[in-house]
Amino acid sequence: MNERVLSPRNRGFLFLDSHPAGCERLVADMWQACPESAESAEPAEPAGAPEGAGPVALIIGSSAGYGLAATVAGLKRAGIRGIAVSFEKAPTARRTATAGWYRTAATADLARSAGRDLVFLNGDAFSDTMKNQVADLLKQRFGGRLDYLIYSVAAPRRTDPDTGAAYASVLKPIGSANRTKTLVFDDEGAPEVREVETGPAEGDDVEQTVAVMGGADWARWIDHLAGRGLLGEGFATAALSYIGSPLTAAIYRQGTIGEAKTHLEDTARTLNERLGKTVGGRAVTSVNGAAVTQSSTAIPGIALYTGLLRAVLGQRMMPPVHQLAALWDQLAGATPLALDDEGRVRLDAWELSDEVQTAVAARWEAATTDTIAGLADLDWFHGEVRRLYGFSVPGVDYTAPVATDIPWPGPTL
Ligand SMILES: NC(=O)c1ccc[n+]([C@@H]2O[C@H](COP(=O)([O-])OP(=O)(O)OC[C@H]3O[C@@H](n4cnc5c(N)ncnc54)[C@H](O)[C@@H]3O)[C@@H](O)[C@H]2O)c1
Repeated sequence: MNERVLSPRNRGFLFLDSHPAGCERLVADMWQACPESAESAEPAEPAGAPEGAGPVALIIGSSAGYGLAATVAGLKRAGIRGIAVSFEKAPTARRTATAGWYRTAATADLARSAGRDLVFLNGDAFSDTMKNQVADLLKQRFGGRLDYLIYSVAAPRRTDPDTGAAYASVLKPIGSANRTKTLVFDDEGAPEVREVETGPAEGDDVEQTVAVMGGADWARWIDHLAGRGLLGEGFATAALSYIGSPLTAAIYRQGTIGEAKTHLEDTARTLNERLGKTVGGRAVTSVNGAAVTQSSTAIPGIALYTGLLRAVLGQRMMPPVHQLAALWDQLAGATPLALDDEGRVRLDAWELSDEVQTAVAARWEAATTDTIAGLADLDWFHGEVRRLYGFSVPGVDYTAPVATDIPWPGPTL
């Protein structure tokens, strides 16, 4: 066993190593934080499933952020079994595994303790190889019937299996350049508020971003599984989306990534119609609130925005696992499906209320390097970034050596 004492080494918001014990503890804490299912929210057994086995779910993007929350809440709240897919790097002699690798190992332990058969696959969800592997597993191990699919992939690149074309997503405004305030930390961890300018999308930037983060791959999954006859009666699917604040609109919702989200939401409407007709099923997008994740910290201005949001909301900032518990309740029919005018589940009301946005905007306006400590919850934000890699987790002894060569819990593609 390769045992080492690990301390954080980072460049900005990117860390070189991940801490296995910290990652394990975070997943356990997430499990604890997920509300138990209410009496009325007991998972309904799908017709034809072995008694007590639970509905069969496929979670894509299960090792981090909202997909991890979907997996944990799905296990605890909706009693799911099934397959969880993510794309993580194995440990090597010199480097630890990625944090998602360790979180996956911890999630597998939780699933086992809960008596749920959850298979974890590591590989490219955009590939047809992965789609075939999932379909085969559903057939062989889960009775050939899928009840739920949660799509929560955030990726910088995608290769289209039909054409072999490789696409790269970019985070750019559309039309004109965007200047935004942004929050950075220097090597000593001191905060700095800077202005950064991002030039507008050029050439095929929008098409490339839509090809990666829009609905094409989600639809391909549904078509693939439908083609193999694996969608159960009443099958329901949700893909994660974001709207966010007017403060970040130029770079997010009105930018290249916003175009991809609009495409994802359009895809939901098309899929919903098709699934309604074929299996009495439904497809929705779930619009969630801001959370500190590896993907979100890459967006200019989001770090500052999230730090200010937390200072305004404190404990009212709704953790991803609470939001996903609410999503499972709606998908499973334990609570009514509440859709907005555009057919989206909205779990972001706590973030987007006028009261909250007005307060965040006032702080944003006042934010400078000198004032930021009094305006944003910097301790929390800095801690959240470190916790993405398993550091700064309360209750973990960081002076103790830890084994880093933890195996993946199941087959690797
Ligand atoms: N973070 C936010 O503030 C926020 C808010 C609302 C909605 N969302 C949405 O939630 C979704 C997930 O974002 P996140 O912030 O949780 O991201 P994240 O970076 O925390 O997690 C991304 C997940 O995708 C997986 N992944 C990446 N490329 C893959 C590939 N090729 N094949 C298989 N798995 C792959 C990763 O392994 C990981 O499990 C996105 O659609 C995002 O827009 C995020």
